[in-house]
Amino acid sequence: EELRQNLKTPTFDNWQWEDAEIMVLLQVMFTDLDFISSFNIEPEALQHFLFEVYRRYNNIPFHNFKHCFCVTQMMYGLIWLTDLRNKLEDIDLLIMMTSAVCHDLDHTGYNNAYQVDINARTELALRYNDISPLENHHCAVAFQILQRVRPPSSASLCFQLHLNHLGVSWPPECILATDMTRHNEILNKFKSVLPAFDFTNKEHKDLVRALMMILIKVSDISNEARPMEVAEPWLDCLLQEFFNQSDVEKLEGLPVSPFMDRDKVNKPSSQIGFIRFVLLPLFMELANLFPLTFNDPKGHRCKRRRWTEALDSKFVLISLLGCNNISLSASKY
Ligand SMILES: Nc1nc2c(ncn2[C@@H]2O[C@@H]3COP(=O)(O)O[C@H]3[C@H]2O)c(=O)[nH]1
Ligand SMILES: [Zn+2]
Repeated sequence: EELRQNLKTPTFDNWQWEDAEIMVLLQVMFTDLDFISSFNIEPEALQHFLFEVYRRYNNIPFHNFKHCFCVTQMMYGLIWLTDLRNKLEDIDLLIMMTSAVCHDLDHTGYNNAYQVDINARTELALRYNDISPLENHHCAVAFQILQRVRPPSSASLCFQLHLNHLGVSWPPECILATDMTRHNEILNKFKSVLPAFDFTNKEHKDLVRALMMILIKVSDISNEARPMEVAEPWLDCLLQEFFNQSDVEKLEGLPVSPFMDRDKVNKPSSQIGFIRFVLLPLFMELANLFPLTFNDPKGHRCKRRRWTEALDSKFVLISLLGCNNISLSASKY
């Protein structure tokens, strides 16, 4: 029971769990949101689906099955934190959770900038005409999996049938929204619909879609909103994947993104701008919609200057998520 409750909070520590256990935790989340009963999904079908998802994440430093879990778990935490069960329809929650699970399927560890025509010209970039090649591929793999997942008895519907039946365009919208080149477009759309937001108005489908996109984006880049001991190893994984890519780019004579170059990047330089200018503005917009508690972070200033701003932002983030019980060891930096 304690674990069940813990799973609903953004402080959850993924590093304590093996992949097989993570699969069970994913199942618990889907079950505790009542998807099994609301959509008449057989537990075996869910299990089968999650196993296929697990098989289609690659063994790479960052965009792996554990990242898929963290994004899904943050989405799950946000659903509870913002009481979305009483605000959105079950089908919207199912779409959000399924999108989170599928959002980086078969990621190869090389970002879109590497894939596209002016750089490595990969098969994915050719297939998708340079338009969000990775995210389009994650969607395509998600569809393959969903088509193959058949419940043992034909009596209950599988996910895809449900989603088609309900006329929902899934999964493209939420998964495609995770392409960071669309960050400003999606954030601005959300800002523009915010004043008109009304959860009680069921006609407001496009507003809900804008919110769903923001929620998956927040979840996708939320590692730094987690406790230090969870967030730090994730940063190591991310940098390892960045450095792998830039090493290959150097070998192939391709342009190298400065933020991936092991000769130019260090941890503070990588995080300060990201937290301040990408992560925090996204969370702040969400806080405009939900009455998340906000504590003044000033009392926690850390001594070393380079990290001060990043850590202030981090305290704001953690306050927003209500994780004030975390003791951040700023002195480590
Ligand atoms: N610098 C930095 N970038 C991040 C962090 N978390 C996510 N990102 C970036 O945000 C991107 C989100 O989409 P991707 O998964 O393609 O790749 C991710 C990373 O490039 C982080 O903690 N620090
Ligand atoms: Zn991701």
